[in-house]
Amino acid sequence: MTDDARLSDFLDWSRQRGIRFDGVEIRSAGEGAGNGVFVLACERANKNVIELPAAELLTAGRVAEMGRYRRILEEKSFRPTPFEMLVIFFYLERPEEGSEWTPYLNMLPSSFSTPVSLGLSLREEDLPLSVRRFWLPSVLPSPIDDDRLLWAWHVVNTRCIYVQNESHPLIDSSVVEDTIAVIPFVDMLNHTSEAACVAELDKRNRKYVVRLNKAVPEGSELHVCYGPHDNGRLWVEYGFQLEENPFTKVLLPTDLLLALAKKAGLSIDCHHQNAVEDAALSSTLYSSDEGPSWAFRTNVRLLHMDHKEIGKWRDIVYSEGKRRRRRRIEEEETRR
Ligand SMILES: C[S@@+](CC[C@H](N)C(=O)[O-])C[C@H]1O[C@@H](n2cnc3c(N)ncnc32)[C@H](O)[C@@H]1O
Repeated sequence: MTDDARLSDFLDWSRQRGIRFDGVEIRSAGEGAGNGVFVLACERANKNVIELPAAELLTAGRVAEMGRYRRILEEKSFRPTPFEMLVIFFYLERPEEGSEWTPYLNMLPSSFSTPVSLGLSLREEDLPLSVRRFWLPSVLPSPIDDDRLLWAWHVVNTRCIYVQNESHPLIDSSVVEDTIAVIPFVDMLNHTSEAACVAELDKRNRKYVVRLNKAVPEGSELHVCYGPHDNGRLWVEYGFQLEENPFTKVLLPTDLLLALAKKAGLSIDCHHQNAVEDAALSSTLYSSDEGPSWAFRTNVRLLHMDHKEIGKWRDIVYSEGKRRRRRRIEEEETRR
């Protein structure tokens, strides 16, 4: 099957499911980026470029309602997390077995470029007892196809989007709420930090909508922002990096911050250390124009304070002065 035939099948399948894509096309986004979504003409801000019924979102609850998956969960008495349910779906759903999702499955990348896809093989018996129940293969028919499982994990991890879903009795949302969905067509959008599109659930109209938040020129690629991710996270989770990434940041743990401050000539003692630790603000340096984060600047300000100023800060921020005064009054009253 040629790429054109795959795409044409997918577009027909999308239309049949009520997915509307107005004035956009899917095509190669260039070396290493797979496919992307492009506008055909110059478009104005606020236009909805992709719309689909909320019922078309692939959520864990929806999978759990499908006969085959409901049976697996009931037979194995397994309550997967939302993420696990979606991984099981992509592991088991196969074009060669006539899946009704075939046109969509055929559009998914066959491989990934994350570090983990370079080779990982786990045996259940090598895992600590406490984590074995989280090891998906125990509910999957054996023999387990490790490569397929890793592929399914990547599909979910690289394509799921944050959406607040209703809980489902067969899904375990006790630790992590069900807040993910894989959304066909919307998941063809690539990432950039300053995206022209926002994607959101329109609860009132029971639709999921991708809307332009600014005008875009003819032929340009549309992106969404997957989150304020630095290049490390983009690489590990999605297998790519951005040349210019305003979210590139360096986190300075408290120990390092104190060591650097001493090196810079500040005299630091336990009062400073306690003040910074109690404030619990993470010091972050961004590579963008934003400069040091507010939290970092506050920590540095604390390290510059003398003891009296630190005392005042604690009085104001933690109301320690009020508490001290109240204790004094109480003590005086008991003495009387
Ligand atoms: C949600 S999918 C987007 C559609 C995908 N390109 C495809 O062909 O199906 C996310 C994946 O797209 C690729 N991707 C997204 N944004 C990218 C970017 N700015 N540069 C390179 N690859 C990108 C990465 O492989 C990522 O794991």
